[in-house]
Amino acid sequence: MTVKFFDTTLRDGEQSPGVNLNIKDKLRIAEQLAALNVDVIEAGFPISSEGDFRAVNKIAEEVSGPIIAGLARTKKEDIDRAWEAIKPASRPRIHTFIATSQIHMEHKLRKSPEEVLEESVRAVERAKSYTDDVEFSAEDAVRSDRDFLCELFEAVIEAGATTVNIPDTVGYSVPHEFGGLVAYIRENVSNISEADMSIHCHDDLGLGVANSLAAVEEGAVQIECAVNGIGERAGNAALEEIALALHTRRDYYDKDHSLNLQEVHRTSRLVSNLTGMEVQPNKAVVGENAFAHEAGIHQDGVLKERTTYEIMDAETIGLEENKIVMGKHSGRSAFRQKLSELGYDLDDEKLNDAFLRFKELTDRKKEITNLDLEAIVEGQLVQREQILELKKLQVTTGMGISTTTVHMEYRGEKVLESACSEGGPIDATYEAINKVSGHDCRLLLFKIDAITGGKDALGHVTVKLTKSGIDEREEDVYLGRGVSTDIVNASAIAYINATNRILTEQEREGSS
Ligand SMILES: CC(=O)SCCNC(=O)CCNC(=O)[C@H](O)C(C)(C)COP(=O)(O)OP(=O)(O)OC[C@H]1O[C@@H](n2cnc3c(N)ncnc32)[C@H](O)[C@@H]1OP(=O)(O)O
Ligand SMILES: CC(C)C(=O)C(=O)O
Repeated sequence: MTVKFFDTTLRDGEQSPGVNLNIKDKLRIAEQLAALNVDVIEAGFPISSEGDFRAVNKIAEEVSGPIIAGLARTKKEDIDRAWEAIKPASRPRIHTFIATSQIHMEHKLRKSPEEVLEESVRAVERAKSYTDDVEFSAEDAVRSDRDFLCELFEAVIEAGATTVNIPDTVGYSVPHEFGGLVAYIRENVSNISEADMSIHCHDDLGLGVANSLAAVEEGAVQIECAVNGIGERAGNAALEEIALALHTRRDYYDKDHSLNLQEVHRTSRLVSNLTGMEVQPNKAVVGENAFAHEAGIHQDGVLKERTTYEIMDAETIGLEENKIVMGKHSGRSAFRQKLSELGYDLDDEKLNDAFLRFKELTDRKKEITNLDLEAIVEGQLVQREQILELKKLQVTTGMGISTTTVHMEYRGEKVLESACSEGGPIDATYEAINKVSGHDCRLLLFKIDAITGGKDALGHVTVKLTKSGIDEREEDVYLGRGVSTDIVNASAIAYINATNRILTEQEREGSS
């Protein structure tokens, strides 16, 4: 059996507090969802605003592949508006809903169950006059009277609904119970075989994915979910978690789906970037740490055989590889492997020596980068006491002259210095730092690289300095590195790092 993925990132996902997508962003996400090959894109709630209407309409015009759905209350004007928005789609769906629990009918809708049933049937009939593809949702189904729910589903299927959706609107259910509800509906709605059974689970108790999977086991064929699990309150069941559970545990679920899993990671990143909702590092499947190993025993296992500690392959979701993070829990196996990737093949004695220095550094630094590892091997790691610290940097630059003012701390004291230079803003910055440190350092090397792509690329600056007035010998060269999205900042940090090494050494010499 095949399960269908109904993605509601652009509708319920956009209901996340603080999220507001413009038409361009919605279109980009819809195109990416099409690349992911979801079965249905719920593009929005067209009656809710002119902007949402236009976004749904644009998606219906431009995105091909998936069914394009628009949400509507059971009100006539909602259904008409939804149809206006989605009608350019090659496969348009109207998704109409009304609440069926006593608590919602009585307090929110102020309608009797009979009125709700009548209104549901009327809405489905109206939607059906526009399109063959009509979905009906019984909002708050989990807290609804089961027999009323069955009666209502039977009536809307009779009226032409092709999908009936069972939402856990408030994320109240637990897996065994929710699976039981799906089974109950399957067994007690006489015409259920004429419609797809769908589910829509919220994550208030962190059970959205578990409930969705329990429903699949009981015959739900459509899963409503959102990328990164975003949505109203605690969000919706996360698309990528359900997808990877079905893929990884195919032996258990035995279900097919049409998703292109290679697009999972890209889709997650895009949704996170455009909604501004960060993905927590330990989030299943798409979190930064989902394929990262820091513990030495795990790293050793993974390097010998990946499946010792990985149940999924990073490549499945479109990542290049898993990640070995060098930190205080790492062991020699991973250390050796990392150095070898960086081009260092050390004998056992040197490796042990470097490993000790690496462990020493991990007590001071959470994550050890490749640059740190290089510095360890090159024997250039010095105790990095921050004698000089940059607090603020202000640069004015124009044709022919640049001026820099640095606000720094020198041994805990606030210092402010300025310098001008005809050699550009970096030269002026270095002059100002020299004034603070009292060292007229000589710049032997200045190298700048972009270490990430795009507008927010990080500039990575490497400098080598020597104290003025001495010959340049290997042991008198001090390395400094700096990373920032601002290249003058990165240049200043690198220079200050190298200067700190000079000052630290000077102090050691003075005290010995
Ligand atoms: C569980 C869900 O996620 S459902 C989707 C929730 N999403 C949203 O609400 C986002 C978009 N919503 C909106 O932009 C607005 O709420 C609108 C445009 C839909 C309605 O705005 P307003 O007309 O100002 O109504 P308001 O939001 O204050 O109240 C909702 C009204 O719809 C009624 N209503 C709620 N659900 C339904 C329904 N499914 N069918 C019919 N009527 C409904 C309520 O009873 C209430 O009616 P009342 O004003 O007569 O008391
Ligand atoms: C409209 C329905 C499906 C919904 O979002 C919910 O009940 O949570």
